[in-house]
Amino acid sequence: MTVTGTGDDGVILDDPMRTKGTAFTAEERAEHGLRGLLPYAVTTLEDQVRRCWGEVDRQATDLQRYVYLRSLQDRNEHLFYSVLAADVPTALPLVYTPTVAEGCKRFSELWRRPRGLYLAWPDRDALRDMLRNRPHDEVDVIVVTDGQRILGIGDQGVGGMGIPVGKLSLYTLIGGIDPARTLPILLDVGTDNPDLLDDPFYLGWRHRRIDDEDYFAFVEDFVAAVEAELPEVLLQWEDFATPHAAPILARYRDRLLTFNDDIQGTAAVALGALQGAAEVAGTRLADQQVVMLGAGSAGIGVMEMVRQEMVDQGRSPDEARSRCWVVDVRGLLTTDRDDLSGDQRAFAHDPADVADWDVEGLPGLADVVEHVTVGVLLGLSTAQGAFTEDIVRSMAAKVDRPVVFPLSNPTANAEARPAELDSWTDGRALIATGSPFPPLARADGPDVPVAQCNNVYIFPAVGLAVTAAKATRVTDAMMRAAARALGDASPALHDPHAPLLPAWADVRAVADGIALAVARQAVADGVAPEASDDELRDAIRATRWDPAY
Ligand SMILES: NC(=O)C1=CN([C@@H]2O[C@H](COP(=O)(O)OP(=O)(O)OC[C@H]3O[C@@H](n4cnc5c(N)ncnc54)[C@H](OP(=O)(O)O)[C@@H]3O)[C@@H](O)[C@H]2O)C=CC1
Ligand SMILES: CC(=O)C(=O)O
Ligand SMILES: [Mg+2]
Repeated sequence: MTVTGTGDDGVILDDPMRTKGTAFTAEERAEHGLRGLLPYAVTTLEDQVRRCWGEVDRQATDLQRYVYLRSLQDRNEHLFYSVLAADVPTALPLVYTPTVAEGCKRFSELWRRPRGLYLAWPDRDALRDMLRNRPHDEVDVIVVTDGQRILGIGDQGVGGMGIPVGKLSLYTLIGGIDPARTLPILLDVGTDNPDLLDDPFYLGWRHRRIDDEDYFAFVEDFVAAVEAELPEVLLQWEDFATPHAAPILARYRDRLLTFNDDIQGTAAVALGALQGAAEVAGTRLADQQVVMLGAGSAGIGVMEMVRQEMVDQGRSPDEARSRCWVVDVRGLLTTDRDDLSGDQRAFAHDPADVADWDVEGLPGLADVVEHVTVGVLLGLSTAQGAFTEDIVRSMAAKVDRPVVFPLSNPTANAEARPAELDSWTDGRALIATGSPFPPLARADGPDVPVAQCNNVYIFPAVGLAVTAAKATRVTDAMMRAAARALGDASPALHDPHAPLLPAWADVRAVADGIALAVARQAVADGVAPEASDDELRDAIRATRWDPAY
């Protein structure tokens, strides 16, 4: 039933951006024709937040908590963000990884209300008309996915929409982007997930994914429609499969304000965490041998930024490359392989480098760790438990402070669990994970939180920066500036026992610092209008949306 009240503004109760629910004052109730439509008591936002957290706590499972919070978001956006802000560390795993993965898998079953835009291939002639149907005219940030590589759980088809919705809620919570100026988009080009194709409740276009020629033409039409309708918007590509992710980024990065979060955001957060780790380990990144398990777009994106950092620290490009080792499902990337993309080939080793290793076929991760003094081991492979006890002990036998980041999401896909890494290395490992894990227990002191090395430290701040600075492009230097600013905020720089990345409670202040660094770089790169630091700070402050009524 639609509540219409008697005043000219009576529908306000149903408008998630304007409603205050029971917090409407007596005067507001009279003004908006709401008298009698609400119970008599007038509550405060703080009362409502406490009541909602009570509801969250009473739910039996995290998936139910996710469903409750998503419903709250659709009902009252100010209250939703006030609830999240009241306890960011507890809220984050409920609206983001790992719970959002379950929300994506069960998207059709859990469907309640529409949010964002669903642009399906059969409607390809009407892309611009559909964009015009967006709920709010002005948009600062779009997050778009085609649902093909959702976290580490593969093709979720239309269910992938959970990710743009979740990411954009963090743009607001952390980056302060007005929720009415965000737009989640799902490009529905079919699904190759047989369970979804067989699911009678599946809400997407029930069809196999279209072929690449049609796919790239569809993406081009989508980008052209965005350019025509929203020429200044930030367009974030999220969770595209590796064969599409890098080509799309290459095609559009110099044409509009855009970036790929999995490639560039992940690289920036990893480099930021590595800055803290280098400080504690007392070694420069450029002096390390760095191994990446996983040669997808995320892994290669991280290694590209690692390589660039080594060059900035004084290594020649060839020296830097020789210190990077990338292993995929077949084994080490080597130049004699014929199954590598150009981006992967940039990290391939000459087979001569490993000729004396006495290994049958391609060396695997264990072989690399056995033959190389690995200082940094990173995982973006989706391979649960791939950092085995033997591998980690072998690495830790050769370095004082092994840096081990199992970064795959959600939790079940992590290459190792922090407690195991901690025990196998007698507490020497410097650890960061992609999804949240419990803190490490210490016999002689308080528990130590595990840093969550997730691109959520980066994308909201980048969105805040480009919106405030009116940037027209996202340059590599801007992403490097984000990484450095995050690294500079690492608690480990001041306390070797502290986590490598800032606490969630501080994440909004950290985002302001990252946003300033990124905005400054945008000005320096000539992709944003001239502005002083003070002007940029003012613009960042002015851009931040406040969830108070
Ligand atoms: N922490 C964070 O912020 C982020 C984490 N991620 C996570 O990174 C993971 C990967 O993402 P993405 O790069 O896009 O995905 P892809 O699926 O494209 O890449 C996975 C890579 O890992 C390789 N791989 C798979 N299984 C194994 C195995 N058993 N041993 C060795 N290598 C293996 C694959 O090889 P092959 O192609 O030959 O099968 C491929 O190179 C996901 O879990 C995602 O959630 C992503 C972005 C951000
Ligand atoms: C965090 C993220 O973007 C991913 O796992 O894909
Ligand atoms: Mg992602």
